[in-house]
Amino acid sequence: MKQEPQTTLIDGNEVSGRIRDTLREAVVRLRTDGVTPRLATVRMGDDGTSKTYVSMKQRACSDLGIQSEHHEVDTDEPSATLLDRIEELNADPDVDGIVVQRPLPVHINERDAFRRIDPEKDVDGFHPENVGRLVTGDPRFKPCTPHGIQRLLSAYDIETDGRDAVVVGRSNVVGRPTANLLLQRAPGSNATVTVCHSRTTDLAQKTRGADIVVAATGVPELIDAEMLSAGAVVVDVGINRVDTAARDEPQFVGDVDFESASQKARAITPVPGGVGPMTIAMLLYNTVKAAGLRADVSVDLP
Ligand SMILES: Nc1nc(=O)c2c([nH]1)NC[C@@H]1CN(c3ccc(C(=O)N[C@@H](CCC(=O)O)C(=O)O)cc3)C=[N+]21
Repeated sequence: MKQEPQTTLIDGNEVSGRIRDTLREAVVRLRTDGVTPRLATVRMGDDGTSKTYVSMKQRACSDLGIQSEHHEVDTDEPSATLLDRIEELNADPDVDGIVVQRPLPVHINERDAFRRIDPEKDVDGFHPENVGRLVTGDPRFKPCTPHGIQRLLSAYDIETDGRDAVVVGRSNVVGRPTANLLLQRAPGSNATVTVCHSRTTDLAQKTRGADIVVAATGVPELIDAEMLSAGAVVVDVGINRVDTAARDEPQFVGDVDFESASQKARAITPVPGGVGPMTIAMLLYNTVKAAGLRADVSVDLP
């Protein structure tokens, strides 16, 4: 098989860069009004990559003129310590957005942690109030990865209205909110959405019927060309670490077999350089939005 010349590589670095440029201007205007957005990140546990993601978020903030602060909670602490820390950040008038980085240690109930965040500072969009608002068509903070996916599609003029979208994966952080977002009665949404998961009887039959496939399963290279119709749009949310003996640095593969899928797709996101950078851009977006809402100052968001 040779690569179809018309296959578009969806460039998340470029699209997220443009969004960040617009946000930078919004931050300048907010600061002129005396409002400086501030993001607080909280991390607990031994997960090595989550440290990397937190520092990427900090760097992205400072690049935009957004203030940030980071809190480490010892892995062995009881959940009360984490919940108290969240309460302190809720009460801190300088903090606009709070991110409790996942994954949390096994003895911590993630649900309890997300529920403790002030919904007006919940820039991940994980609090049940914000989930409920999204599901009922009145979103406050759209979850970052789903929102990023929606922005990528619109940046490449990929029509969603009336199209068949198949979301593979039903997690609370990606699969479900992506399905909800694509289902909204709104521009950039209005898709006919099917959500598939590990118990789906015939996954390939579902994905073959899709105009847009969003892969968010955590199974490396699960989706290949055989599972796609010619001309499908493929969005790969997977970040699966593969340890190769040959290299010191970790390598990442998506939930899509890029090699084969890119020969059949009309457009496809790479890993890295696809959805990942969009997640951070939309976190910045929500932080700027949160600051504007809390200060009751209107902001022009991209
Ligand atoms: N409460 C919470 N909110 C999150 O949003 C959250 C989280 N927990 N836990 C971990 C995941 C993961 N995540 C990523 C963000 C950016 C990239 C990203 O920018 N990736 C680059 C590569 C970055 C690199 O490693 O150099 C890319 O795909 O091109 C990836 C993954 C946010 N997460």
